[in-house]
Amino acid sequence: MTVHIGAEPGQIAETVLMPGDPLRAEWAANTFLDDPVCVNRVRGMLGFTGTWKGNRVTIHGSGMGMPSLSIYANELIRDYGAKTLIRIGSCGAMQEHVGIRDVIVAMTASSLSTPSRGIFRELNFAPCADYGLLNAAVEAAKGTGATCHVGGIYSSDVFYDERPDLTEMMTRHGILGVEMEAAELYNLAARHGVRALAVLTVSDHLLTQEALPSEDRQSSFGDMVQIALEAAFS
Ligand SMILES: O=P(O)(O)O[C@H]1O[C@H](CO)[C@@H](O)[C@H]1O
Ligand SMILES: O=c1cc[nH]c(=O)[nH]1
Repeated sequence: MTVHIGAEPGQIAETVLMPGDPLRAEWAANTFLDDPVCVNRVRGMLGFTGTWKGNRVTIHGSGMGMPSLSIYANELIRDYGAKTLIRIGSCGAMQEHVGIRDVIVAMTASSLSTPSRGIFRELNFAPCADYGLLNAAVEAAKGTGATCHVGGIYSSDVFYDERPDLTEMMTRHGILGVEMEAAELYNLAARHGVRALAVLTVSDHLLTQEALPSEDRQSSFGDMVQIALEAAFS
């Protein structure tokens, strides 16, 4: 047990899928895993371990924002031995050609700041996905009905942004979408020598103002879960 995760030693799998929403973790575990067991309830941050095609998998919430994800990812890697961490998140689209419910596989994640900034100091570290996972996710996406985009995303510290100039700048530079955790997940994976990827589903569109309801964000983004599972065990 750690400060934030109540699982016993051995109850967390080496492969962990991490949605921001703990209720998405519960939905995904009940929908995709065989024999899911709840292994964490501390602070309501639900985690479940089960099997997918015979492979052990944990699906554990990260909470919203990089400081929250950092707590869970650190404990999962350092205390429970997680080796592959795949974020399964929602995001806002920042390009006209990216639509609601499309899937984005994040090669890299720009940010204004991350919790690792104090460690990197003057270094402008470029967080990047594990190439093997990324390649496998792109292949897996071809077998789903999802339209899949691959490229850079933006990991923001805020959901309610007040910098339209920054959004415009990122759109002009090809950033596909905005979310709030991937950059720090990639930083931590690099630091600890483990594999990481973010597979995202577009829930909002920053250019058209379209937005899906919370129930859809919680319990309907199955393509990204399927892609993440296939990538993890390819
Ligand atoms: O749907 P999740 O995975 O939580 O991801 C996105 O949704 C939350 C904001 O609504 C942030 O965590 C953002 O990264
Ligand atoms: O962080 C997020 C997630 C979904 N949609 C957004 O606009 N931002």
